[in-house]
Amino acid sequence: MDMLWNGWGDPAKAAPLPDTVTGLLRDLLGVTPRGTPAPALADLRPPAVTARPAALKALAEAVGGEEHVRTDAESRIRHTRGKSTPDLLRIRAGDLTDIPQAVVLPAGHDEVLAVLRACAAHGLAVVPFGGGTSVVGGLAPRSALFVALDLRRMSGLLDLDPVSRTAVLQPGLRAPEAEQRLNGHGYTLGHFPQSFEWATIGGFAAARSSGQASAGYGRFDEMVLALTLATPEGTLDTGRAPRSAAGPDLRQLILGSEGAFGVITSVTVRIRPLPEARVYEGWRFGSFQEGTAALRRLAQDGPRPTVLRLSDETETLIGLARPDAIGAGPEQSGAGCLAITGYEGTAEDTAHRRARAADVLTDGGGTLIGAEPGEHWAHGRYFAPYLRDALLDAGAFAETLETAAFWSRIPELYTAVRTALTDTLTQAGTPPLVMCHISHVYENGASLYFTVVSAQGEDPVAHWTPAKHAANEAVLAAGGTISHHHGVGTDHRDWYVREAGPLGVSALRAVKRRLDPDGLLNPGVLLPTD
Ligand SMILES: Cc1cc2nc3c(=O)[nH]c(=O)nc-3n(C[C@H](O)[C@H](O)[C@H](O)COP(=O)(O)OP(=O)(O)OC[C@H]3O[C@@H](n4cnc5c(N)ncnc54)[C@H](O)[C@@H]3O)c2cc1C
Repeated sequence: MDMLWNGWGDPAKAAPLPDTVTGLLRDLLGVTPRGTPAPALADLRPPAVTARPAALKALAEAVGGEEHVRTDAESRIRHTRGKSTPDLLRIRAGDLTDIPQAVVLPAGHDEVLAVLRACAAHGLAVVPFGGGTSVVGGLAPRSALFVALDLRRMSGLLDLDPVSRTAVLQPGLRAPEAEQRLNGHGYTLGHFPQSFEWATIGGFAAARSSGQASAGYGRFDEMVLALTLATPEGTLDTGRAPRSAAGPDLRQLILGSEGAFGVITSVTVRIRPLPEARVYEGWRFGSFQEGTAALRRLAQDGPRPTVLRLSDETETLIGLARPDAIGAGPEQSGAGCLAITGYEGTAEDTAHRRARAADVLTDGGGTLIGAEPGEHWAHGRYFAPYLRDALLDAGAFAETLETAAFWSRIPELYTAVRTALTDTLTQAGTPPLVMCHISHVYENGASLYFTVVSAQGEDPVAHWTPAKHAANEAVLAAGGTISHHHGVGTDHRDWYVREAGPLGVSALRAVKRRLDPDGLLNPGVLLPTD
């Protein structure tokens, strides 16, 4: 099944906005329905393919036949950009400026190498395409002539080593299938980002993804033990042992390289036994400050839950932590700040961690409000992106952004980003609702995840851009990183260049020149073009 071409996810799961939310949007944010209906897929007329027939022939030879090189309008449109809100607004407006020439589907590592050779010979750029869920412009290169390298045919579980507890996965394997196959052997990967239903193993590695159970299972980059990279200059194999002192760790150069250095063709990950027990529950804190301090204590001194997140007052009030209660008001969603804790593991370990964590949270001012909010969160955890489509349909604008910092910087970062978003959108005539939660915790810091909802401007993308830029500036000024888990793409690139510094950027450029001397791979993604 293909994802909705101009929205999120499985078309069968599309959800209308509850009446309470429509009222809230109108009364609180002045949202009014938009007049122009979005075009249908069949009405869109993509620009003609200008790649030479010889180039398409060479690509077909590289991947074992013409059927694996698609140039039809629908395939090309479905591979245009990713799934950020500006991406959705552009495609809904019929803007096909970032459309690929063709969609190429290799079946293995050697075919990827052959595609790279064919593209080099014919002057075509290459965009590796996993689930297409990038929210940072990672699939929209600075090139008029490129092909989308869709990795869906490379979707196998190649090996499972129960002694070492490792699995070798192909890059095009989507997260649900990866889980299903590992579960069949009694294991889990434990990677559950909100984009779980569609994103792929290669995309997780390329963009250094982080899942909602990162407190227990770690980030995706912490799960990766070995990687194979196909580059225009040949193959790079990394990861001979779980840890090594043999020079710098080349795996770290590939993780987060966002397709700019090569195509990840296999990923060895650590796996964990399927948990016997899963318990999720809700806690209430009087304020975000109080809850943040309690989460920090747990993150630093333990015991660490598997899931640990805290919504601020606005997000708690609106009920975003519990999608089934959105807009239901304080009686349903409650006042103060809602925290969700989750524990997965053996029955004994889960009970032990839960009891000790409860002492820490109670001591930090928290009140246990039972299993219900936790179970609701777990049940609705992949629902919010569907709601975004309904919000856009209703004439609202809804987008998310995220960052991370050391604990001592979190209060300043929180205020700075909220203020930047609120001030910019208010001055533009669309006062927003800005909500935030702590989404990932570490011993030394945490990630803040913001959701912004406002009325759409006349040109919604142009209207949003100054607010996004102001938030990026606020992140850097307050000591945050430009991305904790969404990555750099093209949207964060100019801020990433400042974060990495001139020497850092020129070192990365030297790596790119060595692996991709003609600059074929994702030009303008991660690093500026020369
Ligand atoms: C609604 C929604 C919720 C999200 N929630 C989360 C979340 O909770 N946590 C999180 O971390 N992210 C989240 N994301 C962002 C996104 O899902 C992640 O960045 C994910 O890792 C992308 O995987 P993908 O397979 O879709 O990659 P794509 O979007 O296809 O590609 C992402 C980037 O990696 C490159 N790439 C893809 N595959 C390869 C490969 N095999 N080799 C080299 N380069 C490659 C692409 O060229 C692109 O630059 C969310 C996105 C959406 C739309």
